[in-house]
Amino acid sequence: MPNENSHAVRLHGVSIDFALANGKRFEAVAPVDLSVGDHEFVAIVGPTGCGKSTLLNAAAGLLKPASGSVEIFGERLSDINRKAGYLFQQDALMPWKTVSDNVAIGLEIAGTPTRVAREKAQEWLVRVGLGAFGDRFPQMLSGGQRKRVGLAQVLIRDPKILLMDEPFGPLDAQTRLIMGDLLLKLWSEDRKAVMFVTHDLDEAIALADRIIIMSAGPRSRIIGDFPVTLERPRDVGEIRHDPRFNALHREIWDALRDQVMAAYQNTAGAPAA
Ligand SMILES: Nc1ncnc2c1ncn2[C@@H]1O[C@H](COP(=O)(O)OP(=O)(O)OP(=O)(O)O)[C@@H](O)[C@H]1O
Repeated sequence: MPNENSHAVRLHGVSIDFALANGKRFEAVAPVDLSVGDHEFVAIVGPTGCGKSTLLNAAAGLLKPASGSVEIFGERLSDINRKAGYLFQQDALMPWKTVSDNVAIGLEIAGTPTRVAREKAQEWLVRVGLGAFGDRFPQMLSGGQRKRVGLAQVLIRDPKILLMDEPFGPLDAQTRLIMGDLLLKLWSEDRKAVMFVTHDLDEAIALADRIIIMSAGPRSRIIGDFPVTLERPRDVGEIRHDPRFNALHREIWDALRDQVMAAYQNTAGAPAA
């Protein structure tokens, strides 16, 4: 757990609700306290619709909490979180720009001269294993290659915090493992604070320092906070065979199972609001 002075992200009594078309409000997330330490990799796991993305959006400054506050490195967030880079399930590549231009654009918008931005983009493409792909267009890439470009696109701006929302969700199982290894390799270089949303418990254990479990919504709460003490560096495929991995998986799944069932029951019937 981070100490008081080293929080990258701190959600303090944050609740989030949404206006519905019928005039009522839907209380998605009940007041939640959550801290992510600087250099800490935290995975957020919970049943479908429990509010994982909502919480991430609050940390990104994209959603204003109904109550409570969001602090980023000790400062109250009142706008977009400019210290964070955001990687979604769907990539944000512009089809009319080359891969290299897609990676360089974040720096160019921030005022970096085009030549320097392009050089840095090429460096990042090499780091994500796509050094020879800079002149291609995104639609010429596989799903995994597009994810690599997405990672380069975010990391080139050197954010202090990474907010990742099921970033490898659409990929096949083998490519997910490879992307997990790549993410850990890049993360280990400077250990940015990470909030990583996933519904995949195996992925969460393999990647994270800590796993936060959310209850089924509405008014979702944090119901578990599990440290992952498996040593690093980790091999995302191999670590799953470690008996400690399996023991932790069982322990967390015991906390999660009922919530997963509750989530299906909640969405099967009448509206919750
Ligand atoms: N703009 C919105 N208006 C109304 N309700 C919303 C809105 N956005 C999200 N919700 C509701 O808030 C709850 C939490 O949604 P959220 O997308 O955060 O869940 P999640 O845990 O990320 O789900 P999943 O794992 O399925 O992606 C859901 O019940 C969803 O229907």
